[in-house]
Parts: sequence; structure tokens; C-alpha cells
Amino acid sequence: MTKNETMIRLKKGETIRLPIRRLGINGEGVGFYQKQVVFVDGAIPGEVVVARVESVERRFAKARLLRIRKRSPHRIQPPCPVYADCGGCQLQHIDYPMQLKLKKELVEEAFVRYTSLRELPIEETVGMDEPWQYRNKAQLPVQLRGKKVVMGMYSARSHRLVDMRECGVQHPETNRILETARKTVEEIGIPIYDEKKHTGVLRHLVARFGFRTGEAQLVLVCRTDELPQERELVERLVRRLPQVKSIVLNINPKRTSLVFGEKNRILWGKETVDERLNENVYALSATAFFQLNPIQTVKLYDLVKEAAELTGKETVIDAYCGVGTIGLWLADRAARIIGMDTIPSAVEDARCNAKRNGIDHAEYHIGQAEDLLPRWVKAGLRPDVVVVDPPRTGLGQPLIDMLREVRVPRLVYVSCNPSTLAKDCAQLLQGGYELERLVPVDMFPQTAHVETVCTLSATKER
Ligand SMILES: C[S@@+](CC[C@H](N)C(=O)[O-])C[C@H]1O[C@@H](n2cnc3c(N)ncnc32)[C@H](O)[C@@H]1O
Repeated sequence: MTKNETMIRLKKGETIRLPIRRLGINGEGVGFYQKQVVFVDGAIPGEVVVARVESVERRFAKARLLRIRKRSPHRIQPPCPVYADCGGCQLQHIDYPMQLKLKKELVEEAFVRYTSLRELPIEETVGMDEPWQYRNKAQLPVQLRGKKVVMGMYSARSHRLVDMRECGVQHPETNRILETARKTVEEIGIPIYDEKKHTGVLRHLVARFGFRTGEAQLVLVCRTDELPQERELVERLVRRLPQVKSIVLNINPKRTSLVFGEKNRILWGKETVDERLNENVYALSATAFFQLNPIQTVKLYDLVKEAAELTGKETVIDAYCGVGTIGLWLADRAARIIGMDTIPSAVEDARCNAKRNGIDHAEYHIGQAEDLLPRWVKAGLRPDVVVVDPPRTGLGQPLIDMLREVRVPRLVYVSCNPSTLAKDCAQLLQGGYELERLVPVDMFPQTAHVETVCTLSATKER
């Protein structure tokens, strides 16, 4: 059979019987129909399903689950009433121990696909004791339906809002704050943004809650700086939400799917709210990036610390540093921390966080890791440990080239995307590194995301 013959076998509308072999990166079940990859939302590895083909692309097809012929013993009733409709979670129909196993397999499969390694030093996924109510921040779009203000997540791959009053992965406080804010906005008649016409004012409600400090922040993302009945709204919110220490208006005037605009105006209270992770305290401004699952963040950063094997004498790079959290975690065992990030406000926050925690041997720079680090190394910098925590796209090529050239003693790669992690590692393994340890960490239970802490060290011989 030629390659082309296998490609045209499936047709849209066709009903197929499909054994499900593995989990896809978006949480779908993946099967092979006459060698063609077929994705089926809601199907679990080990199941045999009947599915209707809904679209056929050049390299894969997508099919809708109709019936389950052989049911996985790990299939459970999803606890959330809007799970089928909401695009936020993908794995609620799978029991938690199996979710952790499947996440480990996602990492393994990526390494088997992109590297020549067959024996992997991979450990079990680090899970949560209680895999619910873990998110410290909710940001939900609002819409007007008749006189009702509706708030929720978008349905998967659409801009259709699913009306949602309570989310099971959110901390109850963020649920409570947003629902109170929604009701108050509805009661007062604040003009709601209309995405199609680009009219109205309020676009998103955002709540962040410090698990350790109990301080919360509410952000009203608006199309304009003018918020009708602002005083009345703020007065009622302050009265009803004693845990909120900061109310901010973020102005986003653009037609965009990005939530935040560039400008903020404080409506009430402080500019930032505090959160603690272990001994460190962080001041978080309205749009600052901060890890969303504080319980797992502590485990993630402890793994990074273990991997770094610091003695107190090392120069450590915290590349893609955000607000500096990883570098500050390592600071008590390092001689010097150098961080960089492309977002100026994040770098500013990192500097403030260092100061606030009495750390004076950490410095933070604005710029691209793949630009700054090769330049510094060329100028003579020799880091002992490099920690990288890039976005989903992985490392920039000039950074990989530099790491291959210099061969730093320890390289700790924190990744939210197993595919780019494995692809980047393939290059590093060919360039004088060996893989010591791979630990998947479940930062987002009930979803298909998996974080990995990957430890590499320079080989003695090239
Ligand atoms: C996954 S976050 C990690 C943040 C931080 N390490 C933490 O644990 O909170 C990735 C960060 O990389 C930054 N970033 C994106 N591209 C970058 C680049 N080319 N160079 C440096 N930083 C970059 C983003 O602004 C973001 O703060």
C-alpha cells in the first residue's frame, strides 16, 4: 500500500470502529485506522470506540465519539456539570491515577519520537493529594444575554461562552469573588462588551487569590478607561468582598483575543497583592505572570533545586525568569543569580521580589535569552548552572547552539511542552550532554497539560 492510498481511505461522515492506543497532547484519544492517525475527543487509551469522521486533514483525521464498545476501567463520571461543553478541562472523565500515568506516557512518547534514547531516566508524575481547587487565578470573559450577564469559559475551539458559576479546579475564593462581581455588575447595569460590534465596556473579570496570605485582587478588564457608575460599583464590591485588597481597571481598547491591555488604573486599595511560597514573599501586580498552582509550584521548584546541585559557590542563570521566582528559590545556595525575561514589567517585579526577600546577589535583565546569553558568554561569562523555563515554543536556536558550544556543567530544563522539550534535548544530547533525570509534574490536574523538570549534564567526553 502506498502512502497516498492510506491518506484517502477515510472519508468525512464515515463511521469507524477504532481501538484507542494513546493520549494526544490535547487530551484526545488517538487511534490508527489503516495507519491513519485519528483523534477522538473523550476516548481513553485501551478503549475500543465507534466514532464518526468529522474532518480529514492531510496527516490525520478527527472523529466524534458515538459509542464505547470496550470501556476503560479508568473511565469515571466527570464531576463538573459543564465538562462536556466547556473547553477548560480535558481529562475529567479519567480517574486521577490514570491521568498521572498518561501524562508520564506523553513525555516518554515525545522522547522516543524525537531522540534516539530508548531507556529513559523518567520518574512517576508528581501529582496532587487533592487534584481540585488548585488554581489561584480565574480570568473569565463576560457577555450580555438579554438582561443577564453571563460569565464562563469558551467552549473548546470556539468563542461560544459556557455559562459557569463555579469551576471545580478554581480555589473557592476566586469562584466566590467572580460570582459576586458578576452579580454586582448585572445589578448596576454596567455596559458589557460586545465582541462583534466592539462596543460596550466590561470584557473580562479576573480574580487572583493568595493561598498563603488570603489577599485577593479583582481586575475589571474594560474597553475604555471610562467605567460608567464606577463609584457605585467599587463601593458595593468593597463592601461585599472583604478579602479583596486591590481593585484594578485594566484598559484593553483593541479588537484582540488577548485578555489584558497595557494600561492599569487602581480603582481601590493596593497596587499589588502578596503571595508566599515557602519563606519567600511575592508582590503580584494585576498583569504579572505567576504560577497558577501554588501547591505544585513548591514541588516543581524543589525539583529544580535538587537538580541544580548547588553548593553556594555557583553562578546560576535563570533564563525566561518571569517575576524571578525560580532564581529566588535557589538564591540561598548560589553565589550569583542572573535572570532575564522579555517582559519589562516582569523583570521589574523580579528586581522588587529579590529586594523584598533580602536577596542582593540576584540581577535581572530585559531581553531575549537567545540574544543575551550568547553575548555574555562571548564576553567571558561561565555559568555553572543554567535553568531554562521557556514558553511552549521551546528554546531559541542561538541559545541551543551556545549551550552546545560551552557545555555548562548542569542544565535544568523546565518545560510545559513535551514535544519542544524532546526536540531541544535531541540537539543537546548530540552536542555533549547526557540526560540524567526526567520528572513530569502535574501542575494542572483534569487538563492535558504536563510540566517536566529535565536534568542534563555535560558529558566528560564529547
Ligand atoms: C513559562 S514562563 C516561566 C516564568 C518563570 N520561570 C516562573 O516559573 O514563573 C516563560 C517566561 O518566558 C518569557 N519569555 C518568552 N520568550 C522569551 C525569550 N525569548 N527570552 C526570555 N524570556 C522569554 C515570558 O515572558 C515568560 O515570563
